[in-house]
Amino acid sequence: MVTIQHLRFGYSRRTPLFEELSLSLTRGHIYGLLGKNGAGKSTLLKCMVGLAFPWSGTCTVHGQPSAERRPDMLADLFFLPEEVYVPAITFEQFVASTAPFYPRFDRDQLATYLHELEVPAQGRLQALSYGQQKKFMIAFALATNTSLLVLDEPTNGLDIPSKAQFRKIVASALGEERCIIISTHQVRDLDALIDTVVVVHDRQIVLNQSIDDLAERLRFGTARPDEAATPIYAEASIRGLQGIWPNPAGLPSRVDLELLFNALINDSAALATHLLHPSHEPAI
Ligand SMILES: Nc1ncnc2c1ncn2[C@@H]1O[C@H](COP(=O)(O)OP(=O)(O)OP(=O)(O)O)[C@@H](O)[C@H]1O
Repeated sequence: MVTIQHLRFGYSRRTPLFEELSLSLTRGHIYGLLGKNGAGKSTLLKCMVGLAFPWSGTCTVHGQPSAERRPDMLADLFFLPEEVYVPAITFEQFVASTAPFYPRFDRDQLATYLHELEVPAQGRLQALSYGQQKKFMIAFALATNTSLLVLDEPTNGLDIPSKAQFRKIVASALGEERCIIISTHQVRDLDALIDTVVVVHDRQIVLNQSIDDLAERLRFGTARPDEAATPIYAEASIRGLQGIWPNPAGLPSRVDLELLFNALINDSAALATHLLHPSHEPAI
C-alpha cells in the first residue's frame, strides 16, 4: 500500500530530517506512528500523501509516486492534518462539495459516526467548538472509505470520552482493504487500537513491529521474584522497577507502549538487537 525506500528529506539542506528511511505499510492494519516532538511524524505523513517531496529515494502509494498526486491516488486516500480547518459553510454544503471526490463515501456511515461522537449533523461548521470540528473531520475521513487513511494526532483536542469513542469507531472502520496510520506523541491514546507500532527516531524508522509479535517476544512489567534475567530496559516508578524483559517462554504479555517507546528512544540498539536475535526462541 505505502512503500518508502531510502527516503532523504529535510526542510534545510544542512539538517536532513530523514536519511535512508525505509518503511512498508500494508492493508488490513492500523499502524501507530510514534516519535518524540520534532522527530518528523507529520513530515513523514506528508511525504506519504504527496504534500512533501523527497530529496531522494521513493515514496509510493499503490505503486504510484505520491509526489505526482495523481487524481486516482488522491481519491483513494484521506489525510487529516493535526490542525483541522473547516470552511465557512454548512454541514450540507461541505458534504455536497467534498464527498464527490471520494467514490466510496458513505453518507449513512457519516451520520452514524457523528451520532457516536455527539457532533450535530447540521448547521454551520465554524459554529462548532474546535474539538467538535475535529470530530466532524474524523467522522468524514472515516466515511470516505478510502483504502489509505492517514490521521495526524487525531486525538489532540478530544475530551476523554471522545478518545474512547474515537478508538471504538476507528477499530470498527478497519477492513481487509484498508490501511490506517495514526501518528501521536501521546502513546496511551493508541493503546488497544493499533496492531502495529512504527517508531521514527533519529532520522530513521527504528521499529515497525506488530503488537502480537512484541507481546510474544518481550515481557512488560515489574521484575518477578525469581527473575534471573537482566532487563532489556528498566525505569524506576512508584510501583517499583518497571521494565522490558526477555520472554523466552513466549507467554502473552500486555505491551506497554510507553515503556517500549522510552526503551527505543534511550537505546534503540538494545531492543532492536533483542528483537532480531532473541536469546531464546519462544516455546511453541
Ligand atoms: N514547514 C516547515 N518548514 C521548516 N521546518 C519545518 C516545517 N515543518 C516542520 N519543520 C521542522 O521539522 C521538524 C519535524 O517536524 P514535524 O512536525 O514533522 O515533527 P513531529 O514529529 O510531527 O512533531 P510533534 O510531535 O511536535 O507534532 C521540526 O524540527 C520542525 O520544526
